Amino acid sequence: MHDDHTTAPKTRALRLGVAGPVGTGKSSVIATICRHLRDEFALGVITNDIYTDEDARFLKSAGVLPEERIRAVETGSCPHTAIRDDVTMNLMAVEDLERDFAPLDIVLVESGGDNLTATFSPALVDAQLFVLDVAGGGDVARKGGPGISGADLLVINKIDLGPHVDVDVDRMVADAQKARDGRPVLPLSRKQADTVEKLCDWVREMHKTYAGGDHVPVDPGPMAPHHHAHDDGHTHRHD
Ligand SMILES: Nc1nc2c(ncn2[C@@H]2O[C@H](COP(=O)(O)OP(=O)(O)OP(=O)(O)O)[C@@H](O)[C@H]2O)c(=O)[nH]1
Repeated sequence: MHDDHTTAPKTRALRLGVAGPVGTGKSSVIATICRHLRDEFALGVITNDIYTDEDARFLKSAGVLPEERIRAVETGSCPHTAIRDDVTMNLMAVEDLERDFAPLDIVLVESGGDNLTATFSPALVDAQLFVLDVAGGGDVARKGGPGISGADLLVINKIDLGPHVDVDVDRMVADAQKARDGRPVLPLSRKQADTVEKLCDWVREMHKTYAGGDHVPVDPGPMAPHHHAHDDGHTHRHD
């Protein structure tokens, strides 16, 4: 038996968020999904950067989708503000993209690189991936936080680099699984085709569940209280 709001087949695109710390490979994960699934699904991408459209330019230059299907939101503020606290800019960008290229199957929304506390609001995305990488250290998965413990999929990226940074990938994956109460963990390297195929299978399955009206969005939870220091010396807090 389903909740009323999940029984109807979905007519708009699945909105899939990709969040995680700076440089873990969010753009690369999106590029990989686009390259492998663009013939199966009608795709669009929204990127979030603080001051630039760098991520959108990277994806456009990689040629993973027609350029006009990749749009940048320049948040001008902490990235998590625009994906969690006030999602208006992003929501408008997603809706514009869906209208201009209707019907889209999946819109990928890339968060600006932030820290371990940034997750998407369920008001913006239907499901979300959180991306860590082995180069950030094997102990990061143990540190927890809403993205690590509550995202629909936790990706441990760049596993090809494990031996070069002295990280035991199996141990890191086991630590992540412990933090996630049975939610899936995917070790990934864009250089290892079997891992890429598992990522694509997860996206396919999520789209199928969503389109059938059976997906229940989960909020990974609010971020922990923290503060930011700015160049001009002032700080601000998020509680
Ligand atoms: N060895 C290896 N490098 C990777 C892999 N995936 C991504 N990278 C590299 O990691 C670096 C960062 O990747 P991006 O995709 O730009 O990371 P990001 O999280 O989007 O970065 P920000 O948007 O700046 O937060 C790039 O130099 C990529 O080439 C991988 O599977 N293996």
